[in-house]
Amino acid sequence: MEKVVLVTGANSGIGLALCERLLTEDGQLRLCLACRNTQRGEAARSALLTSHSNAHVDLLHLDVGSVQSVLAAAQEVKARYNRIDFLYLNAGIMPNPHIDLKAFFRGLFSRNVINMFATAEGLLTQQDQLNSDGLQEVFATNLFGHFLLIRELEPLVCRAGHTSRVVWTSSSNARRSAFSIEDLQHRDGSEPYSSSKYASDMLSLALNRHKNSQGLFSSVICPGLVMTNLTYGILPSFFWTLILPIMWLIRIFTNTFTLTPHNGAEALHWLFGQNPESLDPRAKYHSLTSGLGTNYTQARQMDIDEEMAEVLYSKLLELERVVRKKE
Ligand SMILES: NC(=O)C1=CN([C@@H]2O[C@H](COP(=O)(O)OP(=O)(O)OC[C@H]3O[C@@H](n4cnc5c(N)ncnc54)[C@H](OP(=O)(O)O)[C@@H]3O)[C@@H](O)[C@H]2O)C=CC1
Ligand SMILES: CC(C)CCC[C@@H](C)[C@H]1CC[C@H]2C3=C(CC[C@]12C)[C@@]1(C)CCC(=O)C[C@@H]1CC3
Repeated sequence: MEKVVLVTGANSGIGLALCERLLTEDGQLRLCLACRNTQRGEAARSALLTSHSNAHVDLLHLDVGSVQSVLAAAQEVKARYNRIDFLYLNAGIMPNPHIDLKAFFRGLFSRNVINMFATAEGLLTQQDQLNSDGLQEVFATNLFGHFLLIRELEPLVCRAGHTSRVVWTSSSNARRSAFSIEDLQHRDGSEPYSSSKYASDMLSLALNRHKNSQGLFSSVICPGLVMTNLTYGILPSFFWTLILPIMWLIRIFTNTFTLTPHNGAEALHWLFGQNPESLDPRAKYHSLTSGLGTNYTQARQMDIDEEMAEVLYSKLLELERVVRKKE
């Protein structure tokens, strides 16, 4: 039976590289590129069809940062497909990033240097804003829109006698200390990205608790540091090109510098071939690249409090009720 796979944020970076890898792996796939920008989505679809001329590639308009768009896209998905095997929740933003250079140079000469390069801990802040639904934009895009999408698609992913998978593109930047259960949307802090990624790690655990019995399995991955539009928003692309030789060098010390979207998609691709029952719901699956350029996936335990994950889940359900009422 052909597998139905939906990927959010599929028109560039890690999402697009994943699509390319999945089509190479399984020519029978029914792939749905869920993109907010139709033109960029079309360009991605054409590129994929150039290298995989017989592939089934559909395009879906979806802005995960908009409640109305998520509801409309979910209706469309339900009309097009009768099940979804893989839901890759990959779209993500990091608006107005700021690097603390002082902290960077301090970190460079500390014992924490490897961890700093792997996680950007203490280096990065962002400026977030409210979206048209009155939600914090980073929370809405990286977490809540995806949560709402899963809820809307439950008839397609929670089916008796059938297993479906949800895979979150999280980050090594996800940190417990950046998240507050009292301030889910991170209205008051300056690390909305880290907070939203930590929330996705917790949500994945809660989803497994609530939905495994209905055949839905959730996993989280970290793609490592990858050169994409997101990282070009942190430092300009010419700067990254200049320091690329240094980055290759750093890769010898931290295998988290995967650098290319293809490498970054390693764990996403690896999960596609795994039996969900064999996976650890408390693990984050990391795409890693060795100094010699070999890609591999490694499971690392997440620092998650199960009780807090449950509270997050109920708070998201409550927020869902509120936004549905407004709609
Ligand atoms: N690059 C890195 O080093 C790392 C990235 N990640 C995560 O990987 C994921 C992919 O990012 P990456 O490939 O790096 O960056 P890109 O910017 O290349 O890709 C992000 C994708 O998300 C889409 N997107 C953003 N906002 C929305 C929205 N509201 N609705 C629908 N789609 C949206 C973008 O579409 P559009 O073209 O319209 O903007 C784009 O296709 C993100 O979740 C990111 O947080 C995690 C760790 C490290
Ligand atoms: C000034 C330079 C010679 C080197 C600067 C390095 C930093 C810009 C990077 C070091 C660790 C990086 C990192 C990310 C962004 C760029 C760094 C801060 C991410 C936060 C990007 C998005 C993620 O999800 C995780 C990444 C962790 C590592």
